[in-house]
Amino acid sequence: MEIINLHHPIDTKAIHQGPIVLALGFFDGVHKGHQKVLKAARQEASKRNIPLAAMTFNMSARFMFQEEHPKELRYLTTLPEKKRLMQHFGVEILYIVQMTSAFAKLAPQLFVDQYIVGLQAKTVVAGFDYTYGKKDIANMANLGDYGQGRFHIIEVPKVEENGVKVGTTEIRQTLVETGDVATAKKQLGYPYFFTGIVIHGEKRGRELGYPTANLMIDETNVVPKVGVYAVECLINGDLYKGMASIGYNITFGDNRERTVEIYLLDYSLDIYGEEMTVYWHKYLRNELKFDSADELIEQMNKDEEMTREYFKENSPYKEG
Ligand SMILES: Cc1cc2nc3c(=O)[nH]c(=O)nc-3n(C[C@H](O)[C@H](O)[C@H](O)COP(=O)(O)O)c2cc1C
Ligand SMILES: Nc1ncnc2c1ncn2[C@@H]1O[C@H](COP(=O)(O)OP(=O)(O)O)[C@@H](O)[C@H]1O
Repeated sequence: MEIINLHHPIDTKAIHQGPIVLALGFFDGVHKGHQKVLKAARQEASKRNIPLAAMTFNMSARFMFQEEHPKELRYLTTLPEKKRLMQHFGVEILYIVQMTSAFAKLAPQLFVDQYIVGLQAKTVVAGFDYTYGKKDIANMANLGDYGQGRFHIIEVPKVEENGVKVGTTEIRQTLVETGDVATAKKQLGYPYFFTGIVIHGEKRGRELGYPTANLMIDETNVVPKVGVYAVECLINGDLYKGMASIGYNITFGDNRERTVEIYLLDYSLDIYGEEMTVYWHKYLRNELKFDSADELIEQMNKDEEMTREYFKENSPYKEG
């Protein structure tokens, strides 16, 4: 996949030369709705025998319109993760537009002229609710008027799961942030994941009989609710099963920092400094405050049983 960063106004020498099919969206999460857009776009690209390009942005437009401070923005996928997923779903050219005032203020007609016609899109594919400026004027219903016959439009209808629209906000707020990672997996079409680096913790885990890899993660990642989860972890190309704890280690004192830590089943190597991708499969329980380390250990034994049971009954990639 070729990645082309665009800054407004675009340098026409830096773009792909030749006709393309262009999929439009912010694509945070690359969920089942996004996947349907990409699938329709891929089919169109094969039919026309031209490359499939997608356009996304380096940041959500929400901070441009001061709806949210950039520090508060959380994403299901960071840019590197989004790139991996877009490549996986068949995108050949990924345009990443830098979200600047100059770009965000573009009138719809100029966006269409410069970023659709200007990129030589022969067909544009987007979801039914895609907007490229103010909702009431820059929507799919008006795209044809701005296009004036210069490209075809494929509008992908709403994708629903159990009667609810599959959407980034829904997956983030009502699923991942409430701990319901199992339903998030259904809506994403893959288990929610993020990547971090294994750092040193307080060295207590090994004394408890459960050494944990403490993760330093990108602060823009959506983090599941505090609790214990069945997870899978990718380390250096190998996948391991494990149980994760997101919490404040409340058994060992108050006002501690939140940690994301993982105990890997049947594993005993030193992995400090390794990059680890955690796939969140199932919420097991809330974090509890125990009166002694022994009681915590007893609970962790049960967690381990539950985790092994979960993976025995659920082949992780069966769904989605
Ligand atoms: C599966 C699992 C469940 C956990 N559950 C709890 C819990 O309920 N309450 C708690 O205070 N800490 C819990 N922890 C966190 C432990 O307190 C923590 O892993 C331990 O203190 C080691 O910390 P360290 O990695 O900094 O050495 C859990 C950890 C794991 C791996
Ligand atoms: N089964 C395992 N799961 C996770 N980490 C393990 C495992 N076995 C060994 N380790 C190693 O032990 C370290 C965790 O030990 P721990 O006493 O919890 O120290 P820390 O507080 O630094 O995390 C991990 O970072 C990793 O290098």
